[in-house]
Amino acid sequence: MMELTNEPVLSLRDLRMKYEDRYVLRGIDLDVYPGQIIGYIGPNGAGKSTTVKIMLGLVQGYTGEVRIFGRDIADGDVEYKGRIGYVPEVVEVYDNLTASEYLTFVGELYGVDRDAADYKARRLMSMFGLETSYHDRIASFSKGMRQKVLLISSLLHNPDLLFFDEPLSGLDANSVMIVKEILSQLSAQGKTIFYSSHIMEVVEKISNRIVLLHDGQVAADASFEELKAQSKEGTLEEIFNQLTGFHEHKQIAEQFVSIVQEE
Ligand SMILES: Nc1ncnc2c1ncn2[C@@H]1O[C@H](COP(=O)(O)OP(=O)(O)OP(=O)(O)O)[C@@H](O)[C@H]1O
Repeated sequence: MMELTNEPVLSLRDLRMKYEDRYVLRGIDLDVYPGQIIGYIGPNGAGKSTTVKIMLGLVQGYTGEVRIFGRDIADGDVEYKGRIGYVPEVVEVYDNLTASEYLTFVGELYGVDRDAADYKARRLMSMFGLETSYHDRIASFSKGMRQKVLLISSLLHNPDLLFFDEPLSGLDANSVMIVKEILSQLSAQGKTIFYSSHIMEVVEKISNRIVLLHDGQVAADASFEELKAQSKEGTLEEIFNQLTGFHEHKQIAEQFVSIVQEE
């Protein structure tokens, strides 16, 4: 278990990023502490994936500072990546591999011994009711089964910092309950979770801190209870719409349907 300290696991200082001439991140400051589950939300194009990709060391050309586990990631030492788990939203899992081959491969990439990775992956698959599919090709898996394989692959090396993009996508109601509980128990163990999703009902329940990105800036950073107290709105979905200045869903839907119905 990770030692609980007051040092941030992750801190961003005046993070800015532009593509061509357009700024997509316009000065982000954020300190994230061990055990926090950050619900990282914002409209399409707000810059969420860009921030996450920068933290994973996948995108260069930013300005400002990114510190993970206390070190500036620009210092060239990629050791920090070994303590990170990542579940991207869309992923080309190696369709031709079996779950067993894929998971032991990923485990080895993260430095887990082959037999240990295989033993752990097999037991984690069985926790999700997938023991009989362990030696089947991923090509034959449903969306939810793939999602479970991805979740397992991100956790094999017992990382301290997790980045999840829509981790519940495709999961049935029972599996959603299990995964939510897993996240909450990981956080209780001091693991830090950065959780991006567009499903506000889930973010509202899972996160103990919500960071709303709008136009490349942090538009809100508080617990759901604090956000609720600050605004007159009841649900996170309503707070989200209020903070992003969006009130036209009815009119847009009406116009959309009327265009659909044009003869
Ligand atoms: N490689 C790139 N080159 C040029 N523009 C890019 C690139 N990647 C992202 N962008 C632009 O940066 C902006 C932010 O994109 P980003 O993917 O970070 O948003 P997001 O908040 O993750 O959106 P979504 O909710 O749709 O996933 C968008 O306007 C996008 O078009």
